[in-house]
Amino acid sequence: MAVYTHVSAEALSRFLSRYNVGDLVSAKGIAEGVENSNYLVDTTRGRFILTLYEKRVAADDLPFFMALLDHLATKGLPVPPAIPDSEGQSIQQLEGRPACLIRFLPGVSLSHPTPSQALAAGDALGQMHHAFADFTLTRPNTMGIDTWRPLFDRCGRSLDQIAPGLHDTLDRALDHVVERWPYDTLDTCAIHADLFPDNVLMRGDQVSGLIDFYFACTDIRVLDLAVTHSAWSFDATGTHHDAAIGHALFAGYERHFPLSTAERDAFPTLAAGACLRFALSRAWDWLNTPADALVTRKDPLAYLRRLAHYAPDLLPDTMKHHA
Ligand SMILES: Nc1ncnc2c1ncn2[C@@H]1O[C@H](COP(=O)(O)OP(=O)(O)OP(=O)(O)O)[C@@H](O)[C@H]1O
Ligand SMILES: N[C@@H](CCO)C(=O)O
Repeated sequence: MAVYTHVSAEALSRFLSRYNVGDLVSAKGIAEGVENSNYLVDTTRGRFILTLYEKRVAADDLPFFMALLDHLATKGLPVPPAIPDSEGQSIQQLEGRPACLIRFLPGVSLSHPTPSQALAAGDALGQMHHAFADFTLTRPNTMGIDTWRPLFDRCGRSLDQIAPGLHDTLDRALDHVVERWPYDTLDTCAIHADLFPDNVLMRGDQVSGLIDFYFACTDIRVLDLAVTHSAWSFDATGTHHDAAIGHALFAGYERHFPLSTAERDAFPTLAAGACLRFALSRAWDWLNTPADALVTRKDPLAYLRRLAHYAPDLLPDTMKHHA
């Protein structure tokens, strides 16, 4: 359960009194997620999400995320804007953390998407990139390629506590990806950068919500498809690749943006980079999650196994049994 910051009923009632949303009825910590603290809040007027921003979300970036959500909402995408209080402020402080009250969107996040649902997700990703064509704000990717080596160095030899040999394997993989990265050659735009199945709410085969934009940034457009592909087209352990899901994601996305030859050629490198990003952030969390946090850590090796799919020659025999 991702609840790093505990909010008392009294503090929450005081917080809600700034808004025109009725009185607190109940609040529950939300089980999913690893980044922020999320509560499902019911009031006498409806249902809301309360998010307290933790570790990787900088308060200074919140205006960018809120502008981006407003932009997408104006274009008709199903994203949840933050609700302004009675003085028009949507970014607040609660229990010492930046916090927002967010519109609750209907739908369920999927554990096992079908190809039809992956087609709809790929289509929604393409619509989102179209909507960003006239979004003028920019934000560097704080989990982008330039950050992976420093994060790897901070994890250091402790990586081998997760799996023997992991340090050297990730070291080689970083060199491999950095050497091949398509710097400055492919189209860039605002990207979601974390469009996992749990960040797409669905009703049947329809996308009813796109959430969790707190890694959104400006980077290579097709990197977003690579992140999504690496998250959607494997089982949770990263062991089994489901090609039908991957094809459906591409088909949905290419309704909007057919990939150029250069983008197709770069795709395995972008996807291997996506695997490194999540292997490293998960490894860091694995080694550093506070003992009292109510959070289920995510397995870094599930991304090592995906890496083996996109860059099969990269893993030495000693790591193969993890892949
Ligand atoms: N606006 C919303 N409407 C409905 N449910 C939501 C909304 N925002 C969040 N949720 C629910 O809360 C869960 C956790 O939210 P979120 O993915 O933003 O957390 P996180 O810690 O940032 O997660 P992650 O590990 O994916 O980065 C979601 O999987 C979803 O079930
Ligand atoms: N979606 C990410 C968490 C965000 O860093 C993961 O599953 O590792």
